[in-house]
Amino acid sequence: MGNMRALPVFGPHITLGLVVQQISWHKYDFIGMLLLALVFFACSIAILVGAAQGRHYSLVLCSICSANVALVLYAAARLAMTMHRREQALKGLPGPKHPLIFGMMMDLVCRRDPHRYATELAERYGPIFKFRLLIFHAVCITDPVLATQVLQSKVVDKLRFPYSFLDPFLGGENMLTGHTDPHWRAVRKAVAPAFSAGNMRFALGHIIDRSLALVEYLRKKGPKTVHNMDTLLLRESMDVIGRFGFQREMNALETLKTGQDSEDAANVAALLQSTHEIELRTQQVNRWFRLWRRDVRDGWLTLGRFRSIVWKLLEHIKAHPPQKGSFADLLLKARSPKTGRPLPDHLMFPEIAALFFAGIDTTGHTGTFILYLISQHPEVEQKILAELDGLGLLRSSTVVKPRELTYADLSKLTYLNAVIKEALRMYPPVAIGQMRVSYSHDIVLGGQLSVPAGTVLWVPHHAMQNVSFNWDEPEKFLPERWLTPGTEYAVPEKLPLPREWYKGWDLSLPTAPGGAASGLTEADMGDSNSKRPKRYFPFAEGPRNCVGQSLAKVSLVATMATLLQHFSFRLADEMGGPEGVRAAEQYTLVVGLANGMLMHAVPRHDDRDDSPLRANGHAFRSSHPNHWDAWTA
Ligand code: HEM
Repeated sequence: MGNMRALPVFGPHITLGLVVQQISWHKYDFIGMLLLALVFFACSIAILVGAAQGRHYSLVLCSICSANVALVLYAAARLAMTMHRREQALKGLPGPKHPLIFGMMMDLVCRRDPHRYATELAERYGPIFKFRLLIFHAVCITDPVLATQVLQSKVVDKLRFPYSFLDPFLGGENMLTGHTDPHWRAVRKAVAPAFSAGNMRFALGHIIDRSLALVEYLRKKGPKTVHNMDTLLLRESMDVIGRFGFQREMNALETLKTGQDSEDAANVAALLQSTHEIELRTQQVNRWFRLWRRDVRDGWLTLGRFRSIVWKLLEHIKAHPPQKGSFADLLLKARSPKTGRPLPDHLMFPEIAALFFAGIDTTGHTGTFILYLISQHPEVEQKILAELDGLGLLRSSTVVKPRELTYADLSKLTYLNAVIKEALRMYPPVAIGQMRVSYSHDIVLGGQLSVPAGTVLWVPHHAMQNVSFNWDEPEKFLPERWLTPGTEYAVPEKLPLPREWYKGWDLSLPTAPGGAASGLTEADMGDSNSKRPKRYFPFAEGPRNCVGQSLAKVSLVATMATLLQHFSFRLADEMGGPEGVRAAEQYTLVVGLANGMLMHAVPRHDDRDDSPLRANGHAFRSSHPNHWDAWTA
């Protein structure tokens, strides 16, 4: 890919490299190869029939055609046998009936909310049911024990096919989309320390600084202005990841002030748009070549600009040694397991692209849903305010200038943490969850059901966290449920399958030290490594869980606390109330809303006279010159 950059440039940000990469998209490779094989097979049959009717063809051609027909018949027979074996193995399981050719594919692709469809199916068919996607047999698992078993298993891997659609945009396989292989292991091991608790203290300064920039913007605009809070929170996440990961200003919030004419503004717009463009291209197979349409041409430009932003970031971190222990620093030091040498540019590029891709939308959309849920539950808002007040973080009759949030406060904000967990239960960004597969071994689920190798094992997050056999009153927003320690673990008496499926699991009621009741715990900052079955994993579970979860959690608590210190958020009439929000909900690559979340930010107090929380504000360069070394030491 590095050499692709040297290929001619067709216009701003569109290079031949980009064009080649988009056209040789895995999806087209796959469909193209299938079509070619079919054409070849049809020609072979025609030639052999012609030869049988006495037409003259050379012996070599006839031999090739015979070999081709024999090979295709052999492959078809093997496929039929494999499918039959899977069919037999799963025949005891319930499951929906679906069209012969596509299976459940069209239902999943055509619905705007496939995550809710999975939840409906789990309610109807239970904690383990079968279905088919084209020729692939699949098992959908929402039983906590079996789901935890699958996600923690070292034998299963990611089903690469759906992720392969992202690779052309992200510049190739990366930590998010790649197989669980030695390359993934090497990169993950190298960069994971960037998200350590020590580094989170450093990140907090940036998060507060960016949240306060957002506060300032909202305050200037006044309560009557309708804001798309989704876009604003995406901008904040972008700024935080740019600074935290690469010590680079993305200026996503600054460009709101400076206007849309600068290079920075165009870059920010491209970053915000690129995920949308990727979503559109994964949905509309023919989108990439319809260049007569303006929006398609704009999409090409967006993707080209996205790539050029990532290249510039890569060049920046190579030219200016990054902060010790930062993501950029650790990525530069990572070694390829094949060569033992540092990763070449074309392998670093996708990791940088993936970090932005995986971090911005997930965190931004979650913040949006949290604000929405709070806006619909004034009693919850009151409890959050009381908690902030109790810590001296709210301006009141006794506290004129509330202090700035500190790292120690994060774990004391018990109720706010409960609100965030409940929002992540109801709206997990990666709502469709995980598709896993064991390529070589049969898997025995719960010691009872042998699932043949190659069968897709699907653990849908939204369904896991919202079906009635796992949760009481799942449709209700009840942060209080998180005040009981160990709420993320399965409740033994609720487990839906017969007991023999659960042999060998620790089903005792957890007595988590501190538990959820103490706010952000150490377990919250990373994988708890518990052997207990879980019914809640918005950040996934097992070896492929979210590497950036500690940053996401600190970001959400700090941003929400800072915003709620200053404003009460009200849903704008334009959204059409909760029904309108529900109607606009959609799953593309993560859960979001068709046109964002329109809200008013109503100030809690008249603070025209001063800017109370900026008193100790964190200016990026001036206040933090040595923080990184201090916290990573
Ligand atoms: C609320 C916020 C977030 C949620 C709910 C979330 C959730 C997830 C989930 C469910 C996965 C597994 C995805 C899959 O296998 O398909 C994942 C993976 C990942 N996430 Fe996050 N994420 C969040 C924020 C972040 C942030 C802030 C970053 C980094 C800046 C990040 C970086 C990653 C990466 C690199 C992976 C791939 C990890 C691997 O496979 O080794 N995420 N995330």
